Amino acid sequence: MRVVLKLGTSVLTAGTDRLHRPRLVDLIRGLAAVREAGHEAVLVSSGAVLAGWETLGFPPRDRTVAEKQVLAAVGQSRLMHTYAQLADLYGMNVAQVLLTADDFRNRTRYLNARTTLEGCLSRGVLPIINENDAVAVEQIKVGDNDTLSAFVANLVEADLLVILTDAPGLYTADPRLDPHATLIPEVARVTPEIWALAGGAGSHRGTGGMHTKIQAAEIATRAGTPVVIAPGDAPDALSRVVAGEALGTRFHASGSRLEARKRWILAEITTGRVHLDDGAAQAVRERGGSLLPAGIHRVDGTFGRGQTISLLAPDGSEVGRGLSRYASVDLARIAGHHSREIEGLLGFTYGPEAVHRDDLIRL
Ligand SMILES: Nc1ncnc2c1ncn2[C@@H]1O[C@H](COP(=O)(O)OP(=O)(O)O)[C@@H](O)[C@H]1O
Ligand SMILES: N[C@@H](CCC(=O)OP(=O)(O)O)C(=O)O
Repeated sequence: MRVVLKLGTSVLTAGTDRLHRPRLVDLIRGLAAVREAGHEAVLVSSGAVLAGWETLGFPPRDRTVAEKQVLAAVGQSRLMHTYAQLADLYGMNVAQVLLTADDFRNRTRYLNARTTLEGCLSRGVLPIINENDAVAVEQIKVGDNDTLSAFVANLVEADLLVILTDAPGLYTADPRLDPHATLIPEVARVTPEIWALAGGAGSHRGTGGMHTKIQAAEIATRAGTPVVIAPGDAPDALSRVVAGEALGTRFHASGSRLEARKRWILAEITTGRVHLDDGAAQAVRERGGSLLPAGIHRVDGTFGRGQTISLLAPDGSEVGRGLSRYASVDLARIAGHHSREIEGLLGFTYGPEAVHRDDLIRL
């Protein structure tokens, strides 16, 4: 399984004012155990602002945006330093990937982020993601790491998103305020009734409370990824959730991953068209196979890397649509050539396919 784990500030501090090292050791050990069991893991971690506060001593409350950005800039490197040291104990290498909303909106950046994350996973490196708080202002922010973790789950097409927090799961009301609140173990679909359960902004250090977690659950489950909100202080929480144990609240996937991908590909109307030879048109139409540059004999229109293009058979009929791995100028230069010539022709390569089969839909 490919698992995205989101750790909120509330989990990293374990109820204190600082990064709680023993808690971090437990969490990293949990990640190592899940990887040992053969799963892939991506970590989305908050805690930069908190770590900045720990270092510089000025609390984030009532600070200006610029001051919070300083806290995040200082704290992010501290946070990564701590993670790198702990991961080292378990023989893991870590990578830092800082993202903002633009990285999900802009296709080129989206694809580049995806390529980097896939590259990390294929090399056994643990990617640790946070919002790029130091440069992102409100308008271009995702804004909270629950939502960010759902975007990341979609980006890497995760099989499971686990959000660990300081509550035992989703309750019928905020358990801090209502002693009679009870745990909801399963959510088949995020309905208005579920939305109504989210209280206010959560703990004094966290962002968003249950509201953003429900939002994350809705985004991820619609795209085919189940989500579990579980208590960060439960022993071996991650391994237990990954093993399917009923811990916290499980949100079932409501959509399919394929449908989500199709929507993404079809959502963009472009003028980019490539004309295929008979063999390539047949490969796409009949097998949904990748399109190699060798099968393209003409490129029409201007498009960037990662944009949707139409694939046309020699008779002009549209056989498919997909995301181009190359910009139109580059694709025109490698059209008709064998993939091993790409690097010689362009001086770089984004891989042997013009459109990878994972990014292609047949029409
Ligand atoms: N229905 C609910 N069920 C559980 N927790 C809730 C609910 N409504 C609000 N909360 C609050 O959300 C908090 C978790 O959010 P937050 O403090 O932002 O955590 P994190 O730092 O992990 O993102 C809980 O401590 C709890 O007080
Ligand atoms: N990006 C910020 C955290 C934002 C956030 O969503 O926090 P939390 O609700 O604790 O997961 C940071 O690293 O401080």
